[in-house]
Amino acid sequence: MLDLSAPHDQQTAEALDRFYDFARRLDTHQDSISDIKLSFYCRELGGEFHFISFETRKMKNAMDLIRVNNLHMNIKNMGATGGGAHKFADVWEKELGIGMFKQDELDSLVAGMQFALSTVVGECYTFRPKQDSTTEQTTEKAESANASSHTGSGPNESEQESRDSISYSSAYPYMLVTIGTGVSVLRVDGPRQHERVSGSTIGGGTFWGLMRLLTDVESFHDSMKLAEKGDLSKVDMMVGDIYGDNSEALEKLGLAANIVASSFGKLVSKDDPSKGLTQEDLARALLSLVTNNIGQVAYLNAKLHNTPRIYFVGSFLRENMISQRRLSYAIDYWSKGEMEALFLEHEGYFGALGAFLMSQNIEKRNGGFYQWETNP
Ligand SMILES: Nc1ncnc2c1ncn2[C@@H]1O[C@H](COP(=O)(O)OP(=O)(O)O)[C@@H](O)[C@H]1O
Ligand SMILES: CC(C)(COP(=O)(O)O)[C@@H](O)C(=O)NCCC(=O)O
Repeated sequence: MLDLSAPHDQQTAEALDRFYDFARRLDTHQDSISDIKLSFYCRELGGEFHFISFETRKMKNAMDLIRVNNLHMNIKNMGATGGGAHKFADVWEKELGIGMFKQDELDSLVAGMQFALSTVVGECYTFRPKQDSTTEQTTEKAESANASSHTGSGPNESEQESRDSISYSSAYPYMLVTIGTGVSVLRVDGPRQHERVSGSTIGGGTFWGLMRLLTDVESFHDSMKLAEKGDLSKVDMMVGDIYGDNSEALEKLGLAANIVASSFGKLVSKDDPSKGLTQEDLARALLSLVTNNIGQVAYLNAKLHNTPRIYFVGSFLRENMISQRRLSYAIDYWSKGEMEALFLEHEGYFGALGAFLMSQNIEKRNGGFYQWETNP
């Protein structure tokens, strides 16, 4: 078994000092996000994991930051995955002297996710209908109220859900939906058995790209803050806008008046489509459009592959309670309670985590972690 708790040589100790010094100051760096609350210690590996992210478009700034803080010293190779592991391999080698051990994107994703699920207590959570006012909630009371309002076809405030940590179930198969720039849908059949069965071009990049076009927000975090305050019924055509209050016809159609009939459809019928709209409303409607589409792709694939559990991961879900709650509600609603949407604390980091583990040949066997002798 890998023993990182063994005494370090001086070079390693100095490299660690540099890293911790850097990590302490990182909060103040505008181009990166240091997810301090996601750090965890792995007893079996004898070391701590820390998570820092940069947008790909800021790669040059990331490399400069690594160089000026001397973080690249003593690092010859690094596990890497995704398109960037191919696109940026040469420049990393040239500028930082670090070689990329390229790992397959989906293998890394599944390996990282399974490692976190079996190592980090409280990694997985779901949303359940709130039982009564005394029901213990783990977190997000405030988000719950915000995320539930104005959703059109989602839960409303009187139907609040509670966010509950749940223990990891190792039952296969399950669906894994990763929402990064685009969306990939995987069917996972075992620890090393998975297949990409579907995908969608309408993903986190669609939301973030259109937000940059339609509003003046400068960060994804600010997009979420805007969306929380928006009213999508000013942008989306609701079923009731088309049918009026004809409850008999709606009953026959099987749709409620307050659900969305067409995302952004209300703008067609206005002389000036932008009149009376705020950036908040646009943010909310855009978030709903992308989320609903992903939910449908996920649900239909889960139905096709007969997998009652759907794990949703990827950075699009970061601090994004609106989409998480909406996906939970939609999967439960469409499947009539037969399927469950599950979420993970380290949602955006599984590819990176898995690439590290795979590049070090670290694998879980018989309840412990092992590092195999040779690197690939
Ligand atoms: N701080 C952030 N900056 C930019 N995008 C973010 C941020 N946090 C979350 N996102 C969302 O995450 C998406 C990228 O997800 P990620 O999992 O990093 O994708 P990829 O696998 O393509 O690198 C963005 O398109 C955006 O919707
Ligand atoms: C090409 C990708 C696997 C890249 O992954 P990402 O960087 O988006 O996480 C992903 O964007 C994707 O699956 N897009 C959808 C392609 C499609 O199914 O049509």
